[in-house]
Amino acid sequence: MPNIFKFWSVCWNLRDALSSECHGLMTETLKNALSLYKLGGAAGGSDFDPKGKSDNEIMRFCQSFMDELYRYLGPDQDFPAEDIGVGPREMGYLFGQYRRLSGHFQGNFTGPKIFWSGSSFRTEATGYGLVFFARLLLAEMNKELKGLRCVISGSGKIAMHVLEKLLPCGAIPITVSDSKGYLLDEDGFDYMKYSLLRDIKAQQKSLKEYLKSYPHAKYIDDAKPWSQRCDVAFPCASHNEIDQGEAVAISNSGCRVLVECSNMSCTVQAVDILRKAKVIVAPAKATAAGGVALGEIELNPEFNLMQLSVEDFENRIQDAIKQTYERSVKAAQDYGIMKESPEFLVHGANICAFLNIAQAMTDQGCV
Ligand SMILES: NC(=O)c1ccc[n+]([C@@H]2O[C@H](COP(=O)([O-])OP(=O)(O)OC[C@H]3O[C@@H](n4cnc5c(N)ncnc54)[C@H](O)[C@@H]3O)[C@@H](O)[C@H]2O)c1
Repeated sequence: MPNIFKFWSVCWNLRDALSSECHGLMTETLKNALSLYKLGGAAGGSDFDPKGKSDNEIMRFCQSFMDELYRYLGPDQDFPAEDIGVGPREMGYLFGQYRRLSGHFQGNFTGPKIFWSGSSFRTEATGYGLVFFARLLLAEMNKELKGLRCVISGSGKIAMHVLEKLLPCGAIPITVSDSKGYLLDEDGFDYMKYSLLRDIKAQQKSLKEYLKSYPHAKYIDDAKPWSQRCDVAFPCASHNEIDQGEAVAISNSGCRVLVECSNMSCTVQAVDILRKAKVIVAPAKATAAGGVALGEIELNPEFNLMQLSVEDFENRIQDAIKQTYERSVKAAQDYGIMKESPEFLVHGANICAFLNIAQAMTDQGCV
């Protein structure tokens, strides 16, 4: 049951949060309410564009941001997490300034390195969870990821961990993208290629660098990957990245399952087109439960994160994903929406989360 007095500032977009803040806030609230945990929801960010900024400029921006935000953080208050444009480096600067201003080490920050707060598994949690979710959904259809062509958008924290986790499942990820276009490798990425992509991203180079080592691949400028033939799509770049035209392209690509990660990846019109084309949409508020689960683990003062192995983390995330999936399915069925409907997860997740919030508010005398 969500505790409405505790909020989780998860959607911390240094780039485009302001344009989507209301949607982001609502999505975070519903996402957390759908989980098993007592987190509320909050979203925040700024229109600061980190592109081309020096490390010092980014540090100073984070410090200024925290000058205002620190009042709302601390034990039993909001706790911020990584999101688009915000990774371990930014979380480190934010945490340092919070500590300087508050004069203590208490409070929770997700993402920072394990030696000073948070969990070292933070950046993996959401991306791995998406793949676990896809696996569950496909199992219901008597399918497995093995051999399926997967199209991924984005090449940031989430996209790269989705790609990484698809490999041991035997899936064939064929694209990643950035704001300038997308990279297509028809043979699929393998561990070697994944490692190269990680190096390219770590050095902040263009995805086109990949073509120097694998000239058979293509980089398509000013385009998104949705027209590529695929079985499963993983939008992991930005909100509303799939509009009507792109939904039509996905429907024609052979795609049967779309697993959202970016909050509200699809516009309302796009969801309608995908429904008519019988593409099953798994909404981000359900699929991103891995990050929520890790947040709850990080919040627990009794929890000694250093004693958890990677397997322990993965098991907990798989468990959270399974429960979120089952709660969504049950809510959909309770309201007469059967699994055969391509939108059963969209409706089930919304119904379940909404009822949880309504119940908590009623119980606590807030309405
Ligand atoms: N990080 C998390 O814990 C988390 C949790 C839940 C949801 N999300 C959502 O997942 C998405 C990706 O988050 P992230 O943490 O990987 O961010 P990130 O900043 O690490 O990566 C974002 C990626 O999107 C690409 N991108 C940005 N704008 C684009 C555009 N207009 N067109 C195409 N590509 C574009 C960037 O090149 C980059 O590869 C975001 O929508 C975020 O809100 C993130």
